[in-house]
Amino acid sequence: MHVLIVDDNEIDCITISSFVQKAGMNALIANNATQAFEIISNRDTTPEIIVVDWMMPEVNGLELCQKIRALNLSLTPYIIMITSNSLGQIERKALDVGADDFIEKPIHGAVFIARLRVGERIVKMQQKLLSLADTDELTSLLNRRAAIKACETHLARLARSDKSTSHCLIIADIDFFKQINDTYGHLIGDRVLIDVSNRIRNSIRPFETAARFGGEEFLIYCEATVEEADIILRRLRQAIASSEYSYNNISINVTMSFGCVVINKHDTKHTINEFIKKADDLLYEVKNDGRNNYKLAAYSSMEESE
Ligand SMILES: Nc1nc2c(ncn2[C@@H]2O[C@H](COP(=O)(O)OP(=O)(O)OP(=O)(O)O)[C@@H](O)[C@H]2O)c(=O)[nH]1
Repeated sequence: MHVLIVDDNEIDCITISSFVQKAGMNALIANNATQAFEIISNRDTTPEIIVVDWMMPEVNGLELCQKIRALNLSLTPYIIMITSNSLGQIERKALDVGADDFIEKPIHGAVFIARLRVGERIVKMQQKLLSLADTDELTSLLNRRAAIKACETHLARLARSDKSTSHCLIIADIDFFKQINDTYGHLIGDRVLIDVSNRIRNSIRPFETAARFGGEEFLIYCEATVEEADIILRRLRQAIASSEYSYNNISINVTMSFGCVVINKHDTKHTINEFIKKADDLLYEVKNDGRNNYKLAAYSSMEESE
């Protein structure tokens, strides 16, 4: 848990920060709302709990609270407002603009830590719900919605990167999966989907994206040049087809077909759906050519040839 303390009074910051550390959480400090807003808007450091003093010069705690809520962050931080004035009117105003809790100064350490724990419980519940909403139940890979979101984040990063960086988006589809279902039943079909997912997951790096995109269709997104994408595709194809899938006395050979587009910085004006469409076109060609193979192309070259 990262707790951001926003207070212009340094002594109060130190006191609150010592309570935060006692609670086993990490304390970040901002001495004004502008500094706080910078920390909060930076996705890498977004704190889960924010303790904000009401009385601050320039932008006060109330306005900061409103600005944080307007950001519409995917994980809504838990905001505790602190003030030396506990008139009911003020408390109501703080809660109205989006504060989750309200504490009066002087702060009682044990009570404050207990309230941090309430925040922690609510944040953890939120994280659990977000993770459930993003996960494919059968395979534990990302689901389609989360895959698009993750690709958009990768794409935004590519747009900000230097010119030499490129990414690749792969659409992969199990070959003759209907036959597997028809021959061995849906339960075995499901086990194949789980095993294929694990093989895909083990073939890419942790920060790359793998998702179940549809029934027996998967999406993989990596940072790669054309040459590197070729290596990734060879590795994936090999990982899926190299050994049999064994369930009690059943052994099944599974293969996959892949379509892959390589995306450069200058392609980032296009949408993820446009890249998916091109990867799908390439996948379709592989299916027509006999399956168990891959095709890749630079997105720009596919656009030119249209
Ligand atoms: N067991 C199982 N089957 C699924 C699931 N989702 C989709 N399917 C099945 O996946 C099969 C997809 O079949 P098709 O689209 O004909 O594709 P295919 O047989 O793989 O043929 P090609 O893609 O042309 O190689 C259908 O039989 C679906 O019922 C799932 O969650 N579990």
